[in-house]
Amino acid sequence: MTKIKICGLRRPEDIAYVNEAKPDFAGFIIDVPKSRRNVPREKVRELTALLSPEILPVGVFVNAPMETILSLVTDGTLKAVQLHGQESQSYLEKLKKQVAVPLIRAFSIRSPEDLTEAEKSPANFVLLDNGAGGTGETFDWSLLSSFDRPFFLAGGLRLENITEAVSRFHPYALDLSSGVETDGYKDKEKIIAAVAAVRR
Ligand SMILES: O=C(O)c1ccccc1N[C@@H]1O[C@H](COP(=O)(O)O)[C@@H](O)[C@H]1O
Repeated sequence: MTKIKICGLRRPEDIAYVNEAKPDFAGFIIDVPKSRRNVPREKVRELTALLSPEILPVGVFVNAPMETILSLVTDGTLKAVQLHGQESQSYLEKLKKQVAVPLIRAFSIRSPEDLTEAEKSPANFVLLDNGAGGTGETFDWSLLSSFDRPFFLAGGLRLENITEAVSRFHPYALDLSSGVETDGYKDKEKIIAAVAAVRR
């Protein structure tokens, strides 16, 4: 069954919403000041401490110093890491040797060549997105027809299109952020409805 990640949590209320909805993964945008969903690394521990143990906390990083990631993985704060910047393959391979948690590498999908790159990635999972992250926009899903490895589908997912996404592509997981917000804040009802729709 396709899993679901709710990303961009930054307030204790957001944690209460996911604890009720029970997605498989909860995502935190860590030390990305240009994102309105940014959570400073010191605050991530406070938020993940409130998270139900069956929900996996995922740290989302953009070109972060490796030490930041290592400190949050080795103390058990994060159970998976998403790289959403221009991290090189050697950065990813070095990180993979040092952590025992799954690494998710984000790819911006604009052309068939981008998917060829994603297929070759040494990451445990690839995440296919529209652009820099958190844009609320889908990419051209028709490009996915021959993609052949388990993937997180991201970018512009919302209640209106998640059923189609699951039935057409059977992704490993869906990743939602903007689509479960209202006026820039996570929306409890939308989160609960999205999780229920993926599990239906
Ligand atoms: O959400 C952000 O602000 C963000 C910032 C920097 C890197 C990644 C970010 N979010 C990722 O974007 C997709 C979902 O976006 P949306 O549903 O289209 O809003 C997801 O992978 C988030 O982890």
